[in-house]
Order: sequence, then C-alpha cells, then structure tokens
Amino acid sequence: MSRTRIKICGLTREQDVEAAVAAGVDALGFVFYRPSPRFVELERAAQLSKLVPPFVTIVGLFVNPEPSIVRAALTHVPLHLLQFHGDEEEGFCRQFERPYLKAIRMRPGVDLIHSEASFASAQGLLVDAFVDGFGGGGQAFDWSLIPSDLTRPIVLSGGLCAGNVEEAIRRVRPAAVDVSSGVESAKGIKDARKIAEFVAGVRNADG
Ligand SMILES: O=C(O)c1ccccc1NCC(=O)[C@H](O)[C@H](O)COP(=O)(O)O
Repeated sequence: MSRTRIKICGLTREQDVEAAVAAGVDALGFVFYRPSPRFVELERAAQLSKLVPPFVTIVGLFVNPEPSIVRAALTHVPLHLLQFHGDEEEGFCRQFERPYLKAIRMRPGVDLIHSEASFASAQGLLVDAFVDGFGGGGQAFDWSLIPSDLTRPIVLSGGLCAGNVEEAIRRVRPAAVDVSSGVESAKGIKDARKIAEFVAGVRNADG
C-alpha cells in the first residue's frame, strides 16, 4: 500500500508554508474564494509559492468561479492542480486543461459512484462535509457514506485533525487527506505543532 498523501489547505502566511513543508506535506492549498476567511490575493499566493520546494504540489481552490478568475490564477501563480469546491460541472472543470480535483460535499443521498462517473476527467474526488460556506468548516461527515468499491483516488477531508486522522485512514483508506481547521489556531492561521502532530498521525496510520 502506498503512503497516504497529505494536503494542508488555506495557507495565508509564510511561516505556515514553511512549517507545512518542514513537516513533509505533499500539497499546499490556496483559497481563491473571496468570502472565505482564508482567501488570498493572487499576488500573495505567488509570493507564498516561492517558498514551496520542487515536488510539493501547489493547489488553487475555487468555488463556482468565473473562468477568467481561474485563468488569472493560472497566469500569476504556479499552480499544479486546481480544486473546484462548488457546484461546477465536469465540462467547466475540464476547460482549463489542467489536472483538477472535484470536491463532493457529502450528506445522505450523495452517490459517489455516480460522481466518479460524472467527473471522469478529474484526477480524483475530494470528499468533504456539507457545510455552510462550501468548505473549511472543521466538521466531519459520516465516513460510512463512502462506498468501498470506488475506483478513483479519494482525498478525504472535513473535520480531520491529529486526533481522528489515524482512524479515518484505517477506515476509509483514502489516497490522500486534506485538512484546514484541524491544524489552525484561528481561521487562516496555522499552528506548526498541530501540523506536525497531524503528519505524525498519518504516518502512524500508514505504519
Ligand atoms: O477554507 C475555506 O474557507 C473554504 C471555503 C470554501 C470552500 C472550501 C474551503 N476550504 C476547503 C478546505 O480547506 C478543505 O478542502 C476542506 O473543506 C476541509 O476543511 P476542514 O474541515 O476545515 O479541515
């Protein structure tokens, strides 16, 4: 079994990017959704990206964006991966001809097998709790809603923290985990100790 990849989302500060990189995470997410408390301007994301070494993936997160917003982000920030966290359809996500994750907000009745088929062009599905404000709510969802026979990579998110990530990985066996609130001291302010503890939890689960 390959190791579980780790993405930290919602970075806004240099010291947090440095702490995440030092802890050995695989991906860092910048939120380009203006209503979010973790929103960063493109120029800020470009500055922060300069601290990211090779082989760490830079992810740009959008919620129902105008295409011009995504294109501007691709021009100004060295994004490796797009993350669509709203109600975007497959044709919309695909138009940028870049690898992308589609977030699926989980609640009873959501059919992930159908989502897999609907987003065949996605690099993977990111499964998150259904919260007001689209994401970053620090709430977990019922992991038993995730079928065991999915064929595409799953990124598990929603309310993960050092205290539950081991159990989450053992139960869901995702390709990757994604966390924001669980490694913060306040919205948009990451905590280096919580990041290190979260990474240790993932490593423990991987054995
Ligand atoms: O972070 C936000 O404020 C946000 C706003 C709108 C859509 C998505 C957003 N964040 C996504 C994430 O940080 C994670 O992918 C995911 O929602 C998990 O967040 P959390 O439960 O806080 O760990």
